[in-house]
Amino acid sequence: MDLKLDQVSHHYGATNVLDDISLTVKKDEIVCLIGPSGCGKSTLLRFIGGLERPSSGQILQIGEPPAASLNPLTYIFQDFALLPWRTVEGNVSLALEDHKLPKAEQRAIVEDVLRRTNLSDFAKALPRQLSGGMKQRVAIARALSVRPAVMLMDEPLSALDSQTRELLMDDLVDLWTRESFTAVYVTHNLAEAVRLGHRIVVLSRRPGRIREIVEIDMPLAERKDRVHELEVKQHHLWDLMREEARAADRELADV
Ligand SMILES: Nc1ncnc2c1ncn2[C@@H]1O[C@H](COP(=O)(O)OP(=O)(O)OP(=O)(O)O)[C@@H](O)[C@H]1O
Repeated sequence: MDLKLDQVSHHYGATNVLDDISLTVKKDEIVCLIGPSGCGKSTLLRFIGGLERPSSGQILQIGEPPAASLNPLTYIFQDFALLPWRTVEGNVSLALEDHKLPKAEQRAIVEDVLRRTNLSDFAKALPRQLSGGMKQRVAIARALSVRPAVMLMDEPLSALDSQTRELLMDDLVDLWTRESFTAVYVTHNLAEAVRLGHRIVVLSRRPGRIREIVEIDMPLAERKDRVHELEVKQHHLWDLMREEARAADRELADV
């Protein structure tokens, strides 16, 4: 399933937040959204997920979600959102409980996503026993369990320290390489965007408009070993964003 954003604009009261966003997210592609604070990245993700509606424009789902998809659009947040009293497998199966699947099928799905996220040995652990990185792996497993058409990832690694973030990026690349998925991935972190994004959409300061879409034509699995080539892309992104980020920073400081 592809997503097509067609001239999406939005205002909250007198504040224009997004202006004329048109964009296609193709199946099996990771599209990163970057831009200065407050430019509307999370708002756009909420529109894509159907949590809110834009003031104008539309978001179309083109084609069918994967066979047996239980939830075509699934979020992953930075704060993991795990239930502390449920084990790892209990947190993952939570996403399936509304769907009235036969018990054996539910168990098979949980086992499969725990294996894909390297969590099988931690199935019985409670969230408080896990590091931040492991908690986010659980959230990723839970999102995968509903076989989403598109994962909506809102700064999923930003609560993690830099080494853990590196490990999780490797995991996401492995996951995608073994079985590709489609994602819209909001991040402030340009290194993350160039490691994970097939295309990177650079938004301007509020109201967010598309300034440029940077394509990275390098297989995800090769990127870890080709950091120098990626640095050129990263510098280009920062050149696009620097002045806007500075202006956004000053604007927030004035509030
Ligand atoms: N429900 C709301 N009501 C009013 N204003 C809102 C609402 N949600 C967001 N905003 C405003 O819309 C603008 C865009 O917010 P949003 O959180 O989408 O930006 P962002 O790019 O994700 O920011 P950040 O990078 O800091 O997370 C901000 O000025 C924010 O204050």
